[in-house]
Amino acid sequence: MPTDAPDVSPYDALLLVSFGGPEAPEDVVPFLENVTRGRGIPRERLEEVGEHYFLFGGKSPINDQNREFLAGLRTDLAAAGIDLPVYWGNRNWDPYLTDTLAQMAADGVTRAACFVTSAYSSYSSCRQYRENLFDAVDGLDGAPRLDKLRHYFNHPGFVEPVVDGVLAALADLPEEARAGAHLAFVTHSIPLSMNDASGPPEQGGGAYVTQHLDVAATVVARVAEETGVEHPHELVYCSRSGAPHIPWLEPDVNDHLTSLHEAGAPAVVMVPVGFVSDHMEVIYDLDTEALATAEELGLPARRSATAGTDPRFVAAVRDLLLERAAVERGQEVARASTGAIGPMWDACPVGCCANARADKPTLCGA
Ligand SMILES: CC1=C(CCC(=O)O)c2cc3nc(cc4[nH]c(cc5[nH]c(cc1n2)c(C)c5CCC(=O)O)c(CCC(=O)O)c4C)C(CCC(=O)O)=C3C
Ligand SMILES: [Fe+2]
Repeated sequence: MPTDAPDVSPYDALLLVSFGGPEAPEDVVPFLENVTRGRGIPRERLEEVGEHYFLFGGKSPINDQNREFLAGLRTDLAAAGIDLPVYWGNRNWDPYLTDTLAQMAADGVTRAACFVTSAYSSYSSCRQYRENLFDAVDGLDGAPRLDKLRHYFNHPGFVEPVVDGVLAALADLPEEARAGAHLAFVTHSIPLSMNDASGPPEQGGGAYVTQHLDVAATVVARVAEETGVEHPHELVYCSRSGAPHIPWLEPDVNDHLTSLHEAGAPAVVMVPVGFVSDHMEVIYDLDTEALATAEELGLPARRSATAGTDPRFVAAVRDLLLERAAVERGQEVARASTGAIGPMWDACPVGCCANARADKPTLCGA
């Protein structure tokens, strides 16, 4: 190994932490049961979501996307002279985090940095993963110590591929509709109560929405730098679930398309900024359902690319790993970030993204 190889100590492994998805029709129901255990999702909603998976042969794209991301990570680390094993574990499907952690312990891993495929603060997108990490090491002999890498929604390696995706989608619109096109930033809806509880309690909550708005503003400004046009933009939501009487974040992307059309907007680009790759929500809720809505309305619409396996996004993981390794060695570090919020914390503050319904033990907190 070259002597100038970056120092990753104290880490001896990297762990990719993700959601998981079914890979065959017979996986769909057990997967949905894993996801919704104890979450109070109505039967009809589950049947409906099951149909989304069956429409794609019972296979979610998410696992293959993680396999590609892992391959990209291994190539990136090797090219930087970093010799570090990379593991992968999911919350809801094979390879399960519990099995991966057992393997890591068996391999003698002592301390791993964890990269979660979810960029924002909320119970579902952050704290629940911290509970999953706790559960995966609970009672495991020789379990490695785990550190979750900081939130990266405002890391340039995540934002720049999104900017390029928007530029490409705009360029693909009919020329006469381009300059007036709206940018509809889309993310997963969550219950209002979950948004209210997201982020550190002393910051008053609402971090999930605040963080998305910050990224949206950055992308709009970067697009304006490139094109000279500051496009009107909004933050809208997809994939609402739960019982109908419980309020979730709105507007729904389909309702938003209708409003835009009624208001005379010439075109729209849907920017799936809440998703790191083309998950089922993106290929069904946006590419299948919302694009059909736009078509019915006669509203020219495109869906821009997710960060996916863009080399800049892959390299951001290395950047976050080296940054955190230096922090853990007690060194000063430069922390890359865009927008108004600034670089996020390393360890989630006490009570961050608390779940009002259950107080479960977590890892990676202050
Ligand atoms: C904020 C958020 C993200 C983004 C952050 C992140 O990326 O992690 C996300 C990602 C994902 N959600 C996914 C799938 C599902 N989410 C569900 C249910 C829910 N999601 C919620 C929130 C989020 N979910 C919530 C509040 C629920 C209600 C139940 C509960 O309170 O926990 C259900 C049950 C059916 C339904 O209710 O819709 C399914 C099947 C997949 C896999 C997709 C694939 O297969 O490609 C991914 C990446
Ligand atoms: Fe979800």
